[in-house]
Amino acid sequence: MKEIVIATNNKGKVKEFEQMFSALGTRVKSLQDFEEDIDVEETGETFEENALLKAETISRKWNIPVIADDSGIVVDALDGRPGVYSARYAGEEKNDKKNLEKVLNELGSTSVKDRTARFVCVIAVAIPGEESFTKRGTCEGAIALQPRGEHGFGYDPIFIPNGYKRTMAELTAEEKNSISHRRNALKKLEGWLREKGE
Ligand SMILES: O=c1nc[nH]c2c1ncn2[C@H]1C[C@H](O)[C@@H](COP(=O)(O)OP(=O)(O)OP(=O)(O)O)O1
Ligand SMILES: [Mg+2]
Repeated sequence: MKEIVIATNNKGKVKEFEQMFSALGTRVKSLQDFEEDIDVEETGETFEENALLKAETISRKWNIPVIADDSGIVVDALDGRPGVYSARYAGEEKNDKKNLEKVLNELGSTSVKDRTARFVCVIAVAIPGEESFTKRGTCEGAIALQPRGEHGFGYDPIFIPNGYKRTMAELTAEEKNSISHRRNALKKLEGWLREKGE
């Protein structure tokens, strides 16, 4: 596939998809590349519902194939929060720094062994005239005691992937893209992408 539209306004996601899709020879377009200001309301209760909502809304609107990513961080000691509410955890203004500080505050002095968490990414595919579907990828890890690192976006500064001492924000883009929830969801799409060919 030469080009794919991703129904997202998140520049961090776009950058990662660009990097991962470039290896497949596919150019990426996002909602930022279109004149119109579009923000699909995420009224679903699961990553799957919200990913489908975003992909299908844009696919129907322009009658083109679209993928969407709904993702977030699930913290065991917080009963799975922030989960699907990750982007607006500290308020509707969607502030990454406030969001991760809220998680750190809620965890307080919870010991390292009880700070297990995972990133979840669900990618939805919507194609005119075809049944939509989703693929889910995860990345297991733990919440750091303090934010560290400048790379990536969102909750990366407080997430330590299993097998690493560094936070996700201290990894290079290549390192993150080789282990991330987004990579793991995209891997499950590779068969479909190949099938779609040129
Ligand atoms: O790799 C990641 N590294 C760090 N944080 C991440 C990651 N992946 C998702 N996240 C966080 C960011 C945001 O707080 C939420 C996604 O929310 P989500 O609604 O899917 O995205 P969004 O509103 O930013 O953009 P959009 O809906 O237009 O795709 O999870
Ligand atoms: Mg969103």
